[in-house]
Amino acid sequence: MDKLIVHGGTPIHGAITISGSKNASLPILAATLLTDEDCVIRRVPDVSDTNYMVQILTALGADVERFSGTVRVTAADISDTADYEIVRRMRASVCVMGPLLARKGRCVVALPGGCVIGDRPVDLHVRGLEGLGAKAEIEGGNVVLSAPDGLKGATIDLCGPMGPTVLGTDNVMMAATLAEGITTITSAACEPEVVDLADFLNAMGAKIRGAGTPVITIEGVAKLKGCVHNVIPDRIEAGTFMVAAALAGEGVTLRRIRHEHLTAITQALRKAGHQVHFNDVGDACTVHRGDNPMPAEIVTEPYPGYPTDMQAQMSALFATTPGTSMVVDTIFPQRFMHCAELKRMGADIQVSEGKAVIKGVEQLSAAPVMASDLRASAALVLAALTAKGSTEIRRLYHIDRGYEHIDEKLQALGAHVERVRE
Ligand SMILES: CC(=O)N[C@H]1[C@@H](OP(=O)(O)OP(=O)(O)OC[C@H]2O[C@@H](n3ccc(=O)[nH]c3=O)[C@H](O)[C@@H]2O)O[C@H](CO)[C@@H](O)[C@@H]1O
Ligand SMILES: C=C(OP(=O)(O)O)C(=O)O
Repeated sequence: MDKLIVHGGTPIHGAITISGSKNASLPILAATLLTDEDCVIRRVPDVSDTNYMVQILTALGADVERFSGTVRVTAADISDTADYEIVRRMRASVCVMGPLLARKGRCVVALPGGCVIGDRPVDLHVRGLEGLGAKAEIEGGNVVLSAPDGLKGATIDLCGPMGPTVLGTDNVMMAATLAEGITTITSAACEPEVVDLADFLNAMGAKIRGAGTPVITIEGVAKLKGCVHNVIPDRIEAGTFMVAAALAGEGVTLRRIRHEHLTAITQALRKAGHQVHFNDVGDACTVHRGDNPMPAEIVTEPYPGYPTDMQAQMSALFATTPGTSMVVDTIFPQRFMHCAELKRMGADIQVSEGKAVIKGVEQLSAAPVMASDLRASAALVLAALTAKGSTEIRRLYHIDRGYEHIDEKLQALGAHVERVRE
């Protein structure tokens, strides 16, 4: 199992290129199951989650080739069953449900387990697919969906207790592309990854309007075709490096970003006293640590609000920002596992009921720490960049789920970081 050793205290500077989005790639890869023709997807990040999705597609019978960021999928003859062995390692495997149901008229998909960031039910996914006419049963830990006479367009509201659902919107949108008639999704998630999936589906011949707004309309078509698609840049990877620059940066430039996807993160960093400058076309930005960092408050919200996937990283920044900052997670109120590890590095954080109150200390000190989930591990890496001494971050497989070559990118910026294979 790999661990990362971060020798703190070296300023970072220079330029790196942001990879394609993990969270856009996963549903797009699943959507290739909707056609028997060739799909070519470019800028798929080389991270373990996209590798799992490739394994899932292969286990379902698709022919998949992967070469330097490009994945070619031909799902000519596929099975309708994704069992627990295949899906258990990644929650996002739930997004094969919509495509399999639409293509095969039936699917059996193992329910994903719980998750350290909180309870993650799929009731809205199932309710949405039932709204399109599927019958659903839970049998032996699997969701069994069937629609022998095909799916029928309908109006589906996807608002849950915590607001819209991203992968739930993806699942219903994918299934509705091959349903008879018109589907209207209300309370749809507006995340850029949903828009990228809709762009991919439209390139396959789907008729989707309104993606990126709370109301998405899908006119069903009889068949989808193959296409070529470039995945959008990963706004969470970009945000993570923006925070790294605010912590330890003497001018860090991020290339191949989309400035419009980074508004909430940029506002939060500027409020905390750091400088963010975009180039004229908005595909690169440079971040400098401010001379007078200030405490701030962030509240996670569905897009375009501040993303929950950037909450842990900002907590790491606030850990050494003078004054008292506050972080509230309204989407995953239990997503504060990183705080216990940051406290082991000397942070002053009180967590209660979905909220962390963080009193900035002058400097953190290195400690052996344990990554608990993807973004928590990113937060520990960030905290270690300015901590006194060498921090060992264990269970690196969490970070490898979603950050492409993070050690190499940090090294390219001058950080003293080493991956140790045990
Ligand atoms: C692979 C991927 O893209 N993952 C992202 C996606 O996860 P994912 O799509 O799984 O997250 P959701 O948007 O569905 O979750 C939002 C909220 O709705 C609740 N909920 C969700 C589904 C459901 O059927 N019932 C229900 O109650 C969840 O528990 C949570 O409180 O969006 C999350 C919220 O931006 C991000 O943190 C994840 O990184
Ligand atoms: C929580 C995340 O991913 P997943 O939904 O796949 O767990 C994430 O990308 O931060």
